[in-house]
Amino acid sequence: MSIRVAIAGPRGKMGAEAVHTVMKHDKMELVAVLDYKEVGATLADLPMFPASYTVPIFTDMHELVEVTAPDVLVDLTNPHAVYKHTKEALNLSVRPVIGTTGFTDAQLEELSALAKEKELGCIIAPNFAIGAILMMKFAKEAAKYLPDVEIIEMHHDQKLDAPSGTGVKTAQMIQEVRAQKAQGHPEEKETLEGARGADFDGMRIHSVRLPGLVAHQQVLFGGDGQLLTIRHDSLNRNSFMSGVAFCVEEVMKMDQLVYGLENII
Ligand SMILES: NC(=O)C1=CN([C@@H]2O[C@H](COP(=O)(O)OP(=O)(O)OC[C@H]3O[C@@H](n4cnc5c(N)ncnc54)[C@H](OP(=O)(O)O)[C@@H]3O)[C@@H](O)[C@H]2O)C=CC1
Ligand SMILES: O=C(O)C1=N[C@H](C(=O)O)C[C@H](O)C1
Repeated sequence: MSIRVAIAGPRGKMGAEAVHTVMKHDKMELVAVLDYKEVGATLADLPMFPASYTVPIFTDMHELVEVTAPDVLVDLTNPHAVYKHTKEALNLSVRPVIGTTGFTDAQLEELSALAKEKELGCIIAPNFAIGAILMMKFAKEAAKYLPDVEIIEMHHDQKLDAPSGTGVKTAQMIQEVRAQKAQGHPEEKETLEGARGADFDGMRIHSVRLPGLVAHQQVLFGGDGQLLTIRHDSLNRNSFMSGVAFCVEEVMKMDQLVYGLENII
């Protein structure tokens, strides 16, 4: 039996790519998409999709679920919409697979409790690319030995959240193994605010936004007379799609929320 999938954010860079991925997948059926404005009756009305994509577009999650009964909601929208979508999906017994970034810790905790109460799988994946997951795992390992760390994440200039979800997740994973320490000179002073980046438990995260970039991150470790750099580059959005498909299949087997693909690969 096919997994019935709905996608929120189908006109976006990631959403459109995910639409093609699910349409092509032999174990999935794209039953609906969710937009927030009236853009057409089906995907075939949108210029970026072929006429054969007669998948209905909804602007209301309750109606979408009532009419098309999806098993999974894939959300690729923005930090303002995603929390509401995830909560609504869980309350309607639809399993969320969330790629959208920008959750607060409190939101993650609340959604985790809700998924547990509903005994529903839910995956919140700050990064779907296997190379990025490996970068984070390798960075966590390196931090055991080299606790002086700076994260430099680099993205296209249309990105709404900073630091990136991947940058935050990397810092959280490193925090699990790194003895807390403030980096740099104890008396260092910024003569221009923000020059030293964001402070995450003493580690620094720097966000670069430029046209031409897609999604890139390097984690720099400094030690006596040596520097280790772990770097990952997503060169296009196809890099995320095998992760999206993997999560849609995995979430059907789960009964709780998982934050980060490193916990299930
Ligand atoms: N986990 C991962 O591996 C990855 C995650 N991301 C994350 O995915 C998200 C989307 O990224 P990207 O595709 O580049 O962004 P885009 O801005 O290209 O796409 C977002 C889309 O969502 C639409 N949208 C906004 N609000 C709603 C809503 N309430 N309901 C339905 N649709 C809505 C937007 O419409 P409009 O333009 O009209 O506002 C837009 O079409 C971001 O949070 C990004 O960080 C990105 C890449 C990989
Ligand atoms: O907005 C993006 O493009 C990306 N967002 C995710 C993030 O915030 O980490 C994943 C990837 O870096 C691309």
